[in-house]
Formats: sequence, structure tokens, C-alpha cells
Amino acid sequence: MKKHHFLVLSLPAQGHINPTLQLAKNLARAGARATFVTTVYGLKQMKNLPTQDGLFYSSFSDGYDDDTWINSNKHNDYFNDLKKNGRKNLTNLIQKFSDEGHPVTFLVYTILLPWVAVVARELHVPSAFLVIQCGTAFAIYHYLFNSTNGVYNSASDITVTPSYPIEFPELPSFSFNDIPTIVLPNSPHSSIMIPIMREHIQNLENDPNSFVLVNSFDALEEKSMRIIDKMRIFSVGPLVPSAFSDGNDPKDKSFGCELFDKSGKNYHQWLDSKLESSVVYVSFGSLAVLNREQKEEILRGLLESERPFLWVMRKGEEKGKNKNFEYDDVVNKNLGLIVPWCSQMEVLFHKSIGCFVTHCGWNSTLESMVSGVPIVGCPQFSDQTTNAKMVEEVWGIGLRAKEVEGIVKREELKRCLEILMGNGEKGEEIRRNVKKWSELAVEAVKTGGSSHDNLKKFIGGL
Ligand SMILES: O=c1ccn([C@@H]2O[C@H](COP(=O)(O)OP(=O)(O)O[C@H]3O[C@H](CO)[C@@H](O)[C@H](O)[C@H]3O)[C@@H](O)[C@H]2O)c(=O)[nH]1
Repeated sequence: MKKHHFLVLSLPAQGHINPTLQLAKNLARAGARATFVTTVYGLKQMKNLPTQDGLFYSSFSDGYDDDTWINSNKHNDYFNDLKKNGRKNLTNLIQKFSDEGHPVTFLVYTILLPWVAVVARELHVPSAFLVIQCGTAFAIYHYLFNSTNGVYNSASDITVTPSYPIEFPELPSFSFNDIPTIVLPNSPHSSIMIPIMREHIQNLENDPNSFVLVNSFDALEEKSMRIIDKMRIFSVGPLVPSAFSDGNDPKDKSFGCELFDKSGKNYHQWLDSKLESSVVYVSFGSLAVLNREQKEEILRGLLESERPFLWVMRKGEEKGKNKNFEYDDVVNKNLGLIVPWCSQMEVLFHKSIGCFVTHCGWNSTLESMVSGVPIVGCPQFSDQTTNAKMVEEVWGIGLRAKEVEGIVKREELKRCLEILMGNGEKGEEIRRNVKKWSELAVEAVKTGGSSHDNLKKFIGGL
């Protein structure tokens, strides 16, 4: 079999790096050469990178070598510069690899980098879009942007409102509230994301040398994947460290790159002191910022539900504009533990964890599923709304908390926790589903499982 050299590209956001780097590790483990590539600034932030045979790192300049795009409030300018600088600098990087005797044979790129497909086409290198959201979100993007009958298929108008709900065979209806917010007209991100998603779908339609890799698995989303014809799609997930999934590489215990400082607090010891399945784990990922009212309601709900909790509040979130937040009270009275960051996979696998209150970022959703922990979904933006719907209505592994004027109130949180962690029938049914999906997820990535075989087929067919 031809020895491939994959460049696997991601922007430096935690939720993007984790699955992308994991795919690079899996490709290297399958015998290929895999180079994980991000921006110059991003690579500088990535400390203690995992080492593995066949795994390498590199970077290209987006023109912002001393800062991160996430801090910039001029996202439109950033994405224009990224495209311009990225195309030129990635082309140079590919030439450099060729000069050094490691020609690039395949490009894999993530959601914010659609122009990589153009570089691939120009250089006659095949490429794949790695979908790091759920396959159903991708099916929705395809529905909206495909050039045959997509609502947004014309290059200009992004103010058109598609008619909702969207109906797909064998899936529940997707109303306005269930669609990834990034493609809703007038959402804060739509002026950037609608053109990006259109570009992705149309690049894939126009390039016979293109593939789609999805961080999902066949049993979980085959109905959604069936909606899209004429694309070569391989589900290769869940992309989580091997020690937590297929077990083939017990040393692979973490994604391997954390952009946030972990706590000095010993949350492991704290978790060890708690009863089995008694702790509520709360985290809203690496990007979402909750407003003060929402934090108060979650805090009240947790305290009133009288269950111990471990809450990830990224640095700065607990202070500043949230002055009245009773952070110190919680810490001083040892009611729960608030940490600025943690090893989420390890936490989810800890026997004391009984439930995950999450924004339903796709990584958190999959990680919770693999670990067998039921979910209270409190989606904030992007694909999180779609994920929360699937969690509740399709996979039955949790509940989507209901909002009142955009806020999940304390009573609602208490209600969800009581269902998921109490003794009622509904909770038992959800816990049974969680166990089922956890087993199926692990089965998919084990040798001979669908995702394992899909990756082999994908590499073997190139
Ligand atoms: O204390 C923490 C908190 C999080 N994580 C990890 O950080 C990642 C967070 O990813 P995700 O749950 O997907 O959330 P976001 O960081 O918000 O991810 C962005 O990217 C995802 C992938 O495209 C989207 O699904 C989300 O909506 C989008 O907000 C996960 O792997 C977690 O394990 C930690 O390791 N420690």
C-alpha cells in the first residue's frame, strides 16, 4: 500500500484541535505519515504535544503570528486575511515538504478552513473535509447549500429564510430552534459562516477527488448520512483518545494539547471522596460565556438539588462582570468544586460522575456518550442546538433543558437532574440508552468496528 503523507489542518480552538489531532494520531497509528498543522500562533500555544511514530507538527502563518483569532473582534477581517495568507503559506509549506522528501499526498481540513480544498485542487492533491460537528448538522448544511435545490445556493442572498421545519426521512422535524445557529440569518455568526458553509458544500460537489470524514459512527447517524448522496462519506469517530475507546494504545490517554491552564486544586481526590454516580459535572466547553443570570440559575439549581458538583469555569469567567456571583460561598462551604479547566475525559470516566450539564459541543456530547454519562443539554450556539435535539429525541441519552427567555431556570435544571439521577422510570430508560450507545461507540472504533474499518477503507482506497 502507498505510504501516504496527510496534512491534517485545524484552527487553534480547543474543540477543533482535539478531534483533528486525534484523527492525525489514528492515521499515524494506521501506518501513514500524519502532520498536524495549525497557525503559527496556535502551534506556539500547544504545549507538551503528544509524540508518536509517524506523527509530526507544523504551522502556517495566517498573518496573526502574535495573537489568536478568537480574541479578535474583527472576525470578518480575520477570515479574509486567513484565506489570503493561508492559501499562499500553505502552498509554500506543501512545496517545502516536497523539497524535504516528504511530499504531501492528502489534505484534511476542518470547518473554518474551506479554502484548503481550493489549494488541494490547484495542486492536484486529494482532500477531505473533516466534519467535527455531528453528521446531522452536516446533512442540514448540505440541505441548505447544495447547488441543486439548496435554499442558500446562490452566491448572494443570505437573508432568505428557509421554511422550517426541515423534514428528513426517519428523523424528527428540525425547527428554527434545532438548526445550527451559525446558518440562521441574523445570527451573530451568519455573515461569516453562511459563506463558509456554502463554500464547503460546493467545493465538495465540484471536486471528484474529495471526501468527507465525519467524527461520528455509522450506527449513530446512518440515517443522516443517507440523506447525502453523491459524496464519499466515511464516519471515523468517535475521535477520542485510544485509552478511552478502542484500547489499542493504552498510552494515548488524553487529546494531548490543552490551551487552558488546569487547576492546582486536586479535583481527582475530591471526586474520589464522592459516592458512585453522585456528582454533577458542569462544563460549557472552551468558547461559550454564560451571562450572570444564567450562572446564578445554574448555581441555585445545583445547590437546591443538593448534589455535589464539579464546575469548569474558565479563568476570568467567575470574576469581573459577575461580581455578585456566589463563587466564594460555594468554594468556602465546600458545596461543590469550581475549577478553571480539567481533563474532561478522565472526569467523565470517574465513577463518581452521574450526569453532565453541558452546552452540547459535539466533542463533549460524544465524550459523554463514550463514558456512559447522561446529559442535561443547555445549548448556547452553533451546532449545539442540533446536538441537544439528537441527544433527547433520537438517541435518548439525556434531556434538553427548556429555556425561559433564553435562560435555563433553576427549577428546570433541578427537574432534569432529578429525572437523570433519580430513581424514576424515565431516568432508568435514559441510563439504559446511554449504556447502549456507549457500548456501540466503543465497538465502532475497535478493530473490526465500523469506524475502524471505514478509516482502513478510506486510506486503502486512496
Ligand atoms: O475543562 C475542560 C473543558 C473541556 N475540555 C475539552 O474541550 C473540548 C471542548 O469541545 P466541545 O465540547 O466540542 O466544545 P467547544 O469548545 O465549545 O467546541 C466548539 O467546536 C465544536 C466542534 O466543532 C462544536 O461542536 C462546538 O459547538 C463549538 O463551540 C472537549 O474535547 C473537552 O474534553 C477539557 O479538556 N477540559
